[in-house]
Amino acid sequence: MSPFGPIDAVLFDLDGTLIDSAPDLGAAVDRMRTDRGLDSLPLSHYRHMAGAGARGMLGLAFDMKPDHPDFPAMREEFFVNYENCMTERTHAFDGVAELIAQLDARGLPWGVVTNKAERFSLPLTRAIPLFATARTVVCGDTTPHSKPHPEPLFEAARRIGLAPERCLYVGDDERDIIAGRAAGMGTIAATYGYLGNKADPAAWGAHASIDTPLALLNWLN
Ligand SMILES: O=C(O)COP(=O)(O)O
Ligand SMILES: [Mg+2]
Repeated sequence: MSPFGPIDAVLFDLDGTLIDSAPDLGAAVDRMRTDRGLDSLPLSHYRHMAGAGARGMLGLAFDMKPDHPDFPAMREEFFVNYENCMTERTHAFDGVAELIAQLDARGLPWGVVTNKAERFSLPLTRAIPLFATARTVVCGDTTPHSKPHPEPLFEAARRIGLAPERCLYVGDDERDIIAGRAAGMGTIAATYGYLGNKADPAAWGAHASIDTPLALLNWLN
């Protein structure tokens, strides 16, 4: 039996759920190392923190915390580097294109709720053809709150014109599941994302988990 009620729309997290943006996030911060004469570090060094944005990337590249006095300037340099490369290596996870095609064929509206700022998420989703049929893209700064607060999820449901209870939220991080549950949505943890075997979706309280994008179809009727 389904752990949630009938679903009329699917909302997705972006990084680590629909797209693998880790190679470009890692390249943007690694460029800052080589610009300073430091060794380049492999993508595997950065990948597991790709969902944590500038804080995660600068922490791994320079062991720098957000309370460091240079953090704001370093973050802006990282942002500019990222803007310049963010569509170079970023791609949808295997199976995402087929999943979206299935949702579109079934007439199920879908959208994106990400913590990534509009400055990056809007151009990125416009550049990738997969997102042409997304009904909405709600970003970390679209509303006054970001996940784990439920407000961006409420905003996405409002834009699609459905009650939150009719929406499913799929994400790869605990904050996604906390936000989805607080919004009253069915929640699915994507374990193929960045946390990998460090993730414990059962402890997060997700209604279910999927280890491939296409496995989501098992939760839709
Ligand atoms: O860039 C971030 O902060 C994370 O983005 P996400 O919410 O799409 O995983
Ligand atoms: Mg994510």
